[in-house]
Amino acid sequence: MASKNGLYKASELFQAQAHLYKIMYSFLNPMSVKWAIDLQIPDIIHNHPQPITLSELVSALKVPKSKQTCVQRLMRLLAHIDFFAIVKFQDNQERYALTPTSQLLVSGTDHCLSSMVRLLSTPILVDSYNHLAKWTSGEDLTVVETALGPESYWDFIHQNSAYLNTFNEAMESDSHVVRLALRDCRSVFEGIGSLVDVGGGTGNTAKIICEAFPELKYIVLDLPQVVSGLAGSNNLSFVGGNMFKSIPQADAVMLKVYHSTRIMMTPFSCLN
Ligand SMILES: C[S@@+](CC[C@H](N)C(=O)[O-])C[C@H]1O[C@@H](n2cnc3c(N)ncnc32)[C@H](O)[C@@H]1O
Repeated sequence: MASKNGLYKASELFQAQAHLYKIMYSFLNPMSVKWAIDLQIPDIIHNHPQPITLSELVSALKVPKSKQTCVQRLMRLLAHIDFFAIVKFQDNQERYALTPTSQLLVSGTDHCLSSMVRLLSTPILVDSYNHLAKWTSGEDLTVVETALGPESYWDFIHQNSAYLNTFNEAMESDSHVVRLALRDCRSVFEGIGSLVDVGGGTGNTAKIICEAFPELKYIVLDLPQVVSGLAGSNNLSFVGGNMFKSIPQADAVMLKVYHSTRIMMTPFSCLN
């Protein structure tokens, strides 16, 4: 039977309803990754001598009996999105193993990105996506600024020490991954005399690149309140300023930032 507007059959609309709800509930994917990190599941699997069965996991987590099926559902969902892998040994029991993605969330490694997941799931960032329509109608503000009101995200961060810690830890962990990039992509930096890292924060990425390229003159440009008091070194210097007004001159510009729709949309007219 066709629907009232004649376009689709009732069965198609019924399927569409399931599709729509699947889309609406897809926020559970990142929330489940955070849930797994909060329960330290990647660490538990990593420290287990072989891929872990559900009952071994449940006993390691010490969850009440009434919540055991929730752990099972969590693990199945995370396996479904390739965050964990399901493997079977000869006993035919399902076991959970790490994939490269969940390996990135094992604590204590030089590529652990758990703090990045924590930052990206903070209510302030997640809630800002409720303001996309309002942001589209405005001129200047970023999505987060639209959500926060006149206060900028950077002012907010620097007035909230707990949030600042979360932010700094996330940026530091993300910068560590640069070491992996340097292993395979050294040639990107070879032959460059000077580089300005725009929005380079407290210099986490800078220190890694300066160590690998001691001849490179590296300038970190960031907001004055971020770089004030930071000590440079032989080849590293910190400059306080506003990237939208002026950027120090250098052979190359690096931009490693997130959530900066305004930055992406800004023609860098201030670059020489
Ligand atoms: C997402 S963080 C990235 C930090 C660093 N690139 C990293 O990867 O660790 C963005 C940085 O841009 C800086 N920033 C924001 N607005 C700026 C502006 N107008 N001028 C200079 N830096 C700015 C922030 O203070 C913050 O340190």
